[in-house]
Amino acid sequence: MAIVLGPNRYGKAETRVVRVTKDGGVHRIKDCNVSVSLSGDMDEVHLTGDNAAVLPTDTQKNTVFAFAKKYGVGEIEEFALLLARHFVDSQPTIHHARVEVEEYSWERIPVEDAPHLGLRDKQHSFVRGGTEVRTALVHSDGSDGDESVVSGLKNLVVLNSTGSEFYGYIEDEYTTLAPTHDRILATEVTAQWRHRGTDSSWGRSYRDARRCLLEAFAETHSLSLQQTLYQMGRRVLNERREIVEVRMAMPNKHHFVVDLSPFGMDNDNEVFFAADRPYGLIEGAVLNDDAPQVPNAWI
Ligand SMILES: O=c1[nH]c(=O)c2[nH]c(=O)[nH]c2[nH]1
Repeated sequence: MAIVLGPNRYGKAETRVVRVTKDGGVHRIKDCNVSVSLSGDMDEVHLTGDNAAVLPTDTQKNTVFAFAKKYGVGEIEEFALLLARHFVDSQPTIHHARVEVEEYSWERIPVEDAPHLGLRDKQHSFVRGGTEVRTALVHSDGSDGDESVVSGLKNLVVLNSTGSEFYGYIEDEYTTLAPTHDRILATEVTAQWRHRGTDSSWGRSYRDARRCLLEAFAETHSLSLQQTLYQMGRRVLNERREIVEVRMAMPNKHHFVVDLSPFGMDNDNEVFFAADRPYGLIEGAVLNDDAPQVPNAWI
C-alpha cells in the first residue's frame, strides 16, 4: 500500500472588507466577506515543506484589501473574477482559484428630513438591510482558461399566510400528520444560480432573479414546498436567459395551529406556534436540459 497526497487547496477564508466610496458628502458602502482558495503545484509543500510554490494566505488577504482600494468593489461577481484571475494569471504555480464573496446590505438612513441637524449633504449613515446575504462563487483557471460564475442569496425569509396545502402523501403505520388544505408556508431561501458565461450584467441579473424567486413564491398556490421550489427555479430560468441552473435549499419552517379548545376558543388558522426544529429540508435543482453540466462550479 502506498500513501499519496490527494486533492488539496488552501487560501485565506473570510476576509471582511468594507469599501467606502466617497463622492463629496455622499458615501456608498460595500460590505463583503471574501474567501480565496487556491490550488496548483502544491505537492512539495505537503510532501517536503518546501514553500517555493506557495503564495501565502496573508498575501491573498492583502490582495483583497489592495484590490478593494485600487478597483473598488463593484458587483461581487466582478470582484471575485478579478481576484481569481489575478492569482492564476500572476503566479505560475497557481492553476486554479476559487473565490467566494458574501455581501451584506446596508441601506441609507435618510437625513433630508432633519435639515436642522446640518446633515443635508452628509449622506454617511446606514442601517443594516436585514439578514439577507447576496453571494457569488467563482472558479477560474485564469483569464484564458475555464471559468464559472454562480450567483445567489441566502437567509431570504418568506411566508405565505394561506394558499398552501399538503395532502395525498404516503400514510404508513407511523404517520400522524393530518392533511391540510390551508396552512402557513414559510421558508428561508438559500438559492444559487449558475450563469451561462462570465459576462452577465451582474446587478440587473441578481435583482431580477431575486424578484422572480419572490414572485413565484407568492404567486404559486402550493401543494408542497417541493412544488413551490420548482416553480421558483422555473421562473428564474424563464426570465433570465443568462442563467442555466438554479439550486435551492428551503427549510420548511413549520407553523402549527394551536389548539385553543381547552379555553373554549376556536382557531381558524389565526394563532400558530412557530416551531424552530426539527424542520423539513427541501432541496432541489432546476436546469435547462441543454446546458452543459459543470459540477465543479458549485463546489
Ligand atoms: O411541503 C411539504 N413537503 C413535504 O415533503 C412535507 N412533509 C411534511 O411532513 N410536511 C411537508 N410539507
